[in-house]
Amino acid sequence: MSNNKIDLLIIGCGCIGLSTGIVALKTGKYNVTIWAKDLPPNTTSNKAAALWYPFLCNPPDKVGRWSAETLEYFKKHIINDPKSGTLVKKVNEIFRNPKEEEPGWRPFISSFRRIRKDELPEGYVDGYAVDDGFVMDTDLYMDYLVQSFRDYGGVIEQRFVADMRECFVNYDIVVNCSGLGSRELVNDRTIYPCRGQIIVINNSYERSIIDEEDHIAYVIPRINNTVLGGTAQEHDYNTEPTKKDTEEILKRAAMISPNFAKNKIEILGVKVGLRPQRHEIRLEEEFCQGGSKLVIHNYGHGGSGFTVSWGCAEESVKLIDQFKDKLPINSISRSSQSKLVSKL
Ligand SMILES: Cc1cc2nc3c(=O)[nH]c(=O)nc-3n(C[C@H](O)[C@H](O)[C@H](O)COP(=O)(O)OP(=O)(O)OC[C@H]3O[C@@H](n4cnc5c(N)ncnc54)[C@H](O)[C@@H]3O)c2cc1C
Ligand SMILES: N[C@H](Cc1ccccc1)C(=O)O
Repeated sequence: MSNNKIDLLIIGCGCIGLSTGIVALKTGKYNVTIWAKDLPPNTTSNKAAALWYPFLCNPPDKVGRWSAETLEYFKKHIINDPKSGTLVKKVNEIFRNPKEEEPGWRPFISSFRRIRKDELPEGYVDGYAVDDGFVMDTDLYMDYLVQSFRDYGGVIEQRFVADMRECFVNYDIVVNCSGLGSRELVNDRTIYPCRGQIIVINNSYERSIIDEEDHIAYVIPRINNTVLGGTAQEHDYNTEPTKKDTEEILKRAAMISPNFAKNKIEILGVKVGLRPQRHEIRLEEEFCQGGSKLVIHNYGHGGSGFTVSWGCAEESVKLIDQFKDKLPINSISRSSQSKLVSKL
């Protein structure tokens, strides 16, 4: 299709790649193709809980800004669409000891407040509250992102990329949303897995409640079910659920939600995902092949990919707009130009 738009390649079809692709397509300036080894439901993103709440993600100021931008994007474009699988739910983080300090993202979230005493389960004395948080039934939401990406004209190809140079044959601008895959793809040895196990049960609860003081424990109600979590095992590549973790999660969930009784639930499923853990999110431009190719890296979102997804997507597209003009003018591949391959 020759529409003179700039051709963009995104590596990765998780929540980061899909959100970035949708934002780029909505500008009307780009044709967007995604190449991904695994497609939903077989991505880490599909194994998430998932709720809006920053966790295991840095740097605090940028995560705060991206989380706030994502909250706004959800309110404006997502939450009112019943197909999106999302709900507005109050989120509480609770503490067994008084907590003086506030979270690093607090200055960016105007609805943040301290918890009221009547909202605290027995044994807890302090907490945070965000009343306009959102939760999503992850598989429904991921399918919604795929459908939206395609509705905006995006193309998805299931394809493993062993070397970035494969991308440069036909594309001059590539966005790397490969998550943990960046460990090999761009040889970034600072990114590593942080294993998370969750249990999906049939009950529903009135709010999301989290305790992350010693071991993380959470109850996250969704549209069709509730997620109990979780674990955070660094450098653990085991993607199989373990009985020990399931027992631990049930025990901790009973602590934070007393009306939750193990014998009253039906376990619908147990999932494991490997969070793409990094000292901080890598969101930056890189010029390759002697300056003739532009790569935007957008990976390493740890336990907060959904929470910062739209803020990071918007920043990635801003970086493309900002740096694409530094490419040699005759090199930007557009759909109207014949592809290099066809000349070979
Ligand atoms: C148990 C659990 C609960 C979680 N709960 C939440 C939550 O409540 N809220 C929240 O915000 N976050 C949560 N997270 C974190 C969130 O899931 C991640 O931050 C997010 O999924 C990362 O998205 P991504 O698109 O970068 O990675 P992924 O979903 O892993 O996608 C990466 C994509 O890149 C592709 N890829 C990788 N390498 C290559 C290659 N060489 N060639 C081609 N394709 C490649 C993969 O196939 C995949 O399509 C949770 C995580 C876990 C494990
Ligand atoms: N972000 C989710 C759930 C969670 C939220 C807040 C604190 C701890 C965990 C996870 O990575 O498991």
